Amino acid sequence: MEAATTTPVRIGTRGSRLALWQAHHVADTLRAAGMEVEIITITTKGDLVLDKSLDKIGAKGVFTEELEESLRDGSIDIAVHSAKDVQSTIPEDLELLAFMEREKVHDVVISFNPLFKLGEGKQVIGTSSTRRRSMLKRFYPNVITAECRGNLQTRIQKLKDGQYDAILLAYAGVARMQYDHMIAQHLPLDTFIPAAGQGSVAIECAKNLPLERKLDLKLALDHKPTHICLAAERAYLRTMEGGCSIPTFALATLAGEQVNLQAGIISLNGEELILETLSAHISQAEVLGEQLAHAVLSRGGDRILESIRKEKA
Ligand SMILES: NCc1[nH]cc(CCC(=O)O)c1CC(=O)O
Repeated sequence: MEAATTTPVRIGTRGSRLALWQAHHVADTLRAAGMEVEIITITTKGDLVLDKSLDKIGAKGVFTEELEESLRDGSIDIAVHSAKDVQSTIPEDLELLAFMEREKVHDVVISFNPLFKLGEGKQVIGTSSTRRRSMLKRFYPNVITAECRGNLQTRIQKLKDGQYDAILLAYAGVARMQYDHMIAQHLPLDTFIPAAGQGSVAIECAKNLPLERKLDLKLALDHKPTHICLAAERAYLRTMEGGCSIPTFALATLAGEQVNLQAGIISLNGEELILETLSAHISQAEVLGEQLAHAVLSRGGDRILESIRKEKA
């Protein structure tokens, strides 16, 4: 028998700059663990449909579907996603194998005016997120929000073109794209609570990927503390039946053997906000997320969800 040659890990990714940064981050990490890698770029619906708001494209997983198809047909071994963009329930034949160590989780204000401060005077703020739009309406009722879609460079180009005074983005993407110098303001985590999964990179594979390969990949890529936090946040999202079009938010943090979860929902006009906090042992992270969702729903979250669904229908 010939000596076994290790076949390279084929890493599937979208082609945006942030997606490629993430794929190269995975590639570097795997190479450091002694594996060979190959990056395969795949275009998704979310990359092509740029003229519609995300919540109006409708289909769940606009950034993930094509990658998942390639996992199934075996043309890639793993798919790399921003964890935030992965649907709360993934298809039966696939699994989330690893979550890489999280970047800082907060949102930032990006402007060409370094002195820009939210709430001073008449301002037009670009965002494509219903969560950020609702929170702006609540905490800065005088700002005017405007739709801002596209990948990070596209959004920054629109800002440069003068369509907005500033835009809201996740710090993680901004730092990874080296736009830090344009940060005018860091938004506090107690008001602008991030979306579930923000700042982490998720690794998805087919369940039938050979077990040995799965274990090698998981060992190299998975960051246990991040994985626990994401398990809680994603269980919350799943129980809320959220998806990216619903302004829910969730942030888990660890304190020793304990996971603390803060999560809630905000109405589209920003007037109603429900926020709950619960803690549990790290072995109960998913149950914690589910419990917290039930608490939010029973305290009026169900009404907010229903009115959002009606408004969008
Ligand atoms: N929905 C787009 C998206 N997906 C992940 C990030 C940022 C990076 C991250 O959270 O990992 C962004 C852009 C943004 O929200 O500013």
